Amino acid sequence: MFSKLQYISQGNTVEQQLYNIHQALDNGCDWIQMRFKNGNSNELFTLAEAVKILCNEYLATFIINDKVDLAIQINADGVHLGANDMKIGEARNLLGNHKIIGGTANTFEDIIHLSKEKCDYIGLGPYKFTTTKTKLSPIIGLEKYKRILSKMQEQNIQIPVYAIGGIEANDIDNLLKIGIHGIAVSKLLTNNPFTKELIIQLNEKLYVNF
Ligand SMILES: Cc1ncc(COP(=O)(O)OP(=O)(O)O)c(N)n1
Ligand SMILES: Cc1nc(C(=O)O)sc1CCOP(=O)(O)O
Ligand SMILES: [Mg+2]
Repeated sequence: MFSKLQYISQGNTVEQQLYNIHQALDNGCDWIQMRFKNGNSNELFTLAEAVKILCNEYLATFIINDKVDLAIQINADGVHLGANDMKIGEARNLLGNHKIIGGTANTFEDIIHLSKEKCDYIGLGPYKFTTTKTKLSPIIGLEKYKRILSKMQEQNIQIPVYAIGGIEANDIDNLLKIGIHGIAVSKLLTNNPFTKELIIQLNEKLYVNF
């Protein structure tokens, strides 16, 4: 079963990225998505090498946003791909069946497409407004999440869905009630002075029935 809490890294420099990722790992997060949108290829490689070592030490899952070639080079656990990235089928041919490929959805039609592409999990967002991602798709909100998740159930689509986009601790109970598998967060865990306590609180909520 995939971890229910995914930290999507932030930081404008390799140093900031590495610090934020190390903080998340050291405070109990066990799934890292390296997302370094303004890093050049050398910086991305340097960061990915260091994060791979850290994630091995912390026994954490390590996926890379967008960059399939880098994920192969570093032997990461997988990638996350959106509509403007490499097609999931092509990435699967390159990565094989034992790597994680996550896809992005904003509508139920996106979910149908991703289920045909056989991705391993879905990031459904944005749940709420967020400044972390510049080109946001239309905000979905709880009611539309509910409709999408119930349509998935009706059509027996069983891919784990992660809520993403402005997620906070007090969103979790409602999201779990409608069938979300987990959450993917960025700002919530970046530069938070109480990261350890917060991750304990998030995991207590996320794993409430386990
Ligand atoms: C878990 C998760 N869900 C959605 C996204 C967004 O991916 P994408 O649409 O490719 O946008 P960028 O992150 O590349 O700006 C994600 N990264 N992770
Ligand atoms: C990377 C990303 N993708 C989104 C989508 O809606 O596809 S929202 C988002 C940013 C999530 O960061 P925060 O937890 O700080 O809002
Ligand atoms: Mg992307």
